[in-house]
Amino acid sequence: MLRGLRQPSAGGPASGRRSTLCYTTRGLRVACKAAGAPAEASAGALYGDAALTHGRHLGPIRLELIPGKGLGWRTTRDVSTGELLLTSLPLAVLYGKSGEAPANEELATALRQAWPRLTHIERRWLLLLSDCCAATRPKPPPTPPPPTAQPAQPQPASADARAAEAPSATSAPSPGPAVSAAAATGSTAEAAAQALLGAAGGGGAGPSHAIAILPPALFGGKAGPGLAPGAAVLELVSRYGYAEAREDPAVTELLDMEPASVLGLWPEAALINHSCAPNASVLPLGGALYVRAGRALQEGEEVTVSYLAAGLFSPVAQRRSLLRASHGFLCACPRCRMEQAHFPTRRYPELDTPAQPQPSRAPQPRHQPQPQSQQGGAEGQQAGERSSAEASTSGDAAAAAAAAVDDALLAAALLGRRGQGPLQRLLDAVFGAGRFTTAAAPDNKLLAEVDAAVASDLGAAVQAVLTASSRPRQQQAALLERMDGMLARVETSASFLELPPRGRLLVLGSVYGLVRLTAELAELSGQAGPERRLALLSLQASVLEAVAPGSDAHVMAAVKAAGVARRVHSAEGPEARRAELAAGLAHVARYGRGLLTGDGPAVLRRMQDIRRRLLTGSGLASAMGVMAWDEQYGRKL
Ligand SMILES: C[S@@+](CC[C@H](N)C(=O)[O-])C[C@H]1O[C@@H](n2cnc3c(N)ncnc32)[C@H](O)[C@@H]1O
Repeated sequence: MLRGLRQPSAGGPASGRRSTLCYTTRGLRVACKAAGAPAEASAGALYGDAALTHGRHLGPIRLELIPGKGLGWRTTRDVSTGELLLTSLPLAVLYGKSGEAPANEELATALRQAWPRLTHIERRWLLLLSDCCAATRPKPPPTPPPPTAQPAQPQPASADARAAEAPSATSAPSPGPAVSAAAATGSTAEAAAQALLGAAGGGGAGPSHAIAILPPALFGGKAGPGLAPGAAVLELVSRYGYAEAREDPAVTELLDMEPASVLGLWPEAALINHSCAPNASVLPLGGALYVRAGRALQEGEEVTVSYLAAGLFSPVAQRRSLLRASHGFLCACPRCRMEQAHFPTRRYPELDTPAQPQPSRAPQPRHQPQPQSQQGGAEGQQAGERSSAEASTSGDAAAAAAAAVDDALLAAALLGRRGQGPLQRLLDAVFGAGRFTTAAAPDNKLLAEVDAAVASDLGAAVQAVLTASSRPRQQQAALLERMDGMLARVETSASFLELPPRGRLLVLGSVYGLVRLTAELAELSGQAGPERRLALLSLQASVLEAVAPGSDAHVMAAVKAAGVARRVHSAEGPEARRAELAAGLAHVARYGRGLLTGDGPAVLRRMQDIRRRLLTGSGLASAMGVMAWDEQYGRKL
């Protein structure tokens, strides 16, 4: 049962796990109070920078055409870490079981149901988004000419078709400039988006236009050009939906809520483009979506987020494959280009040719790692041979990962401890979110090799630790040595050494499983000295700061490093202070500068405490540490 923020306001739908949200601050205040936190202060610290801001808000950003990507946001001035870039309210949002986001089809239905309650401006947003979709939709294949010769008729383009479908009671309003431009230009993404942007700026058609045009086209179940009946709204959700498999655990605990998964359509945030080294963090909270600068930004910089979850920590080929499958584009972000340039074994001819619209993408929510087995099949015709080759490789990887999980579960079952606390947490920590599954990355051999080794070795290592209780310490030490050796191979590779420091961190982010595991094992085995242990934990936090600034993982790693620094060095010493500062900055990147002023510091301390406790209970090291403790004190598993 969900509490707190998801309490519906009066007149809203009955509370339930999967209902559209009625937006309210009441639940938040009540929850803060129940949690013993000063309600307005906590809410203010988490929501905004100075005061409780709870509505649509556009910060120092403006919508622009980004070459090759359609619309996107750029900053209008220099921005500091943690500054609020935008706050978006959902057109529709659904909550589900933690770890299992609701399906796109459910959100499409929710959007249909929400339609009558949407404001004019929200309907305008839907119009904008639906025309962006239409502009990049592949044209249906040309139909052969009919047997009897007819004078050629101009084909109705998307907007005209919609206008034709509008109910006659609306006197068939003429399409506004945005729509007609999209239709008239042969639907190149840039031209259509340029026209739409002009209309969105205020000079376009009045609201009645959107109201008249949208319902029949989007919600009436009629076929659009190149679309099956009813597919338009699903396409919209697939392209613009935002999903989070699990809400921020520290926030949910602070506000006394059960964490849930979330899937929604937040229109302003929907226009943020992807990068594999994003500069903004996204936080769904109380029905709103908060986007903050994850690091300092310069004026004119494009605001980017990550569409990948765990896949963000894979080598370039795997990231590209995931993005092509889920969003149909070839990522050419600076991290991908840099990694490709420094670890080249294969050319990417696609980079030299203009991006083509992708046919028949499987609708998938954003930000959700897709099961490996789905990736190859969703690539579409354009990927051709690559698609089938990747399908089989990813199938193998999925099978290998599944086998590793089975092995570990079998070991756990043999020991009669399946499903119990630390053991289950260990399995979750190791295999959770598919972090260690991998597909071969043929263009990047070193990284792919390391990534694959982590994936396969890990299964064996975990099994060994679980089953051979007689000499776990030696096994842990041997495993650590192997992991350290692999890390050293990456760190001493010639191409790695040519990179600037941030570039090196980004590459390490592509073998993040190795970095994390090495840090965990160093902590556990006691074979590495305190300095090395701390260095590995700090490296883990720095890698996350470079790859995913302001993410939950970044904050968790920074808090962990700070805790160990305090234990290893004097709490007042420079090492501990540096680590505390990094942890504080990670919080600011995620929750904003409000944590540093007013009552914010008290909230920050509480969040740090919550995170430390969460780390104690769930990390691989602590789970394995429990077993080591068991052995040391004669309690056999
Ligand atoms: C959620 S939308 C973002 C807004 C989009 N630019 C638009 O105008 O509708 C996602 C789509 O934007 C484009 N896109 C986002 N990030 C991109 C990137 N890094 N490179 C190329 N295209 C990108 C792709 O077409 C993708 O399917």
